[in-house]
Amino acid sequence: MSDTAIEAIGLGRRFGRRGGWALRDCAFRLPTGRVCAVVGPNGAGKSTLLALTAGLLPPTEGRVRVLGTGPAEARPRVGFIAQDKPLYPQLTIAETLRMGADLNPGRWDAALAEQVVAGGDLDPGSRVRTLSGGQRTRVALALALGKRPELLLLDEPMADLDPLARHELMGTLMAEAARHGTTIVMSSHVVAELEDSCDHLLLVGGGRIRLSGEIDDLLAAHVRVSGAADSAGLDPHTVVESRVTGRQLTALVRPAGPLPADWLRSTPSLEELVLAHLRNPQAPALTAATAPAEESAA
Ligand SMILES: Nc1ncnc2c1ncn2[C@@H]1O[C@H](COP(=O)(O)OP(=O)(O)OP(=O)(O)O)[C@@H](O)[C@H]1O
Repeated sequence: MSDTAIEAIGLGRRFGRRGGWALRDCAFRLPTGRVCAVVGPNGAGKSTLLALTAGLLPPTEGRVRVLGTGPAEARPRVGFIAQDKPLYPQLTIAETLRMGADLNPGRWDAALAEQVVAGGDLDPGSRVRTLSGGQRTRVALALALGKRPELLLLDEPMADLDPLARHELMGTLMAEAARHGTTIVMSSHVVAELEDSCDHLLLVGGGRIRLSGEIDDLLAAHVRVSGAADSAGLDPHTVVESRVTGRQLTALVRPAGPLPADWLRSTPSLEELVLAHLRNPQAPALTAATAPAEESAA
């Protein structure tokens, strides 16, 4: 069995001959068993990356390997919930789950799927078209989890859930990840919500991978510093963001060696790290596919 859930090599996708690149030159590796956050601004390429991984879109260039094989071959072992949570509106919830069982013979976990639905106090006889957006998300998650996937790809799964449902379903996802070693990849705009549950990060910006790797490693590679603006230059270090207020300089850097001894330093939070990279799209990328010495300004 492969220990790599997703590996992208020079992966790119453009829409239409004259269209721009939605995603370009992506290289990263996600080991199995991780809970990975995919973050980035609107239009960054997150949904495109998830759809390529799910095998719903062919790449224009490069390739993506999923669970050691191609996306199409991996599909029976992958659960995918697209941003618009497509379901059959005319089916009842019970019929939807029966369809899940029929489509996944030998894999289907009826108890888990029913438990996810029951958590929302939903009547299994209700038609999908009568459900609210959040209730539909719950049914989509029941369908995806019931499949007992090895890899679960979720495009903004929590966006229309109320805080209680969000908390409960995030708990269910984490329990599944812990119990079965399921790899979970989820995109979100709410970084603070991912900080406690995710251990891996993919930051997508302008169709490129800006950061990828274990969150602990990415945080450890960055330092927030402050000191006298004229005390020493930031020159040897990779500067993600810097600001001078009066005579005080604050910056988020990836140190390339010792920092001035009189500078205050602290480890940034995940949200600070992500926001600093989003505010400064020209900051050099740092990905698990590139050693620190090979950092690219791409
Ligand atoms: N079917 C399509 N046809 C043409 N362009 C597309 C299509 N799908 C996506 N794009 C373009 O590709 C780029 C990336 O879109 P994508 O949906 O992957 O971004 P995203 O990061 O998921 O955005 P959001 O956070 O708003 O959901 C955007 O510029 C978008 O306009």
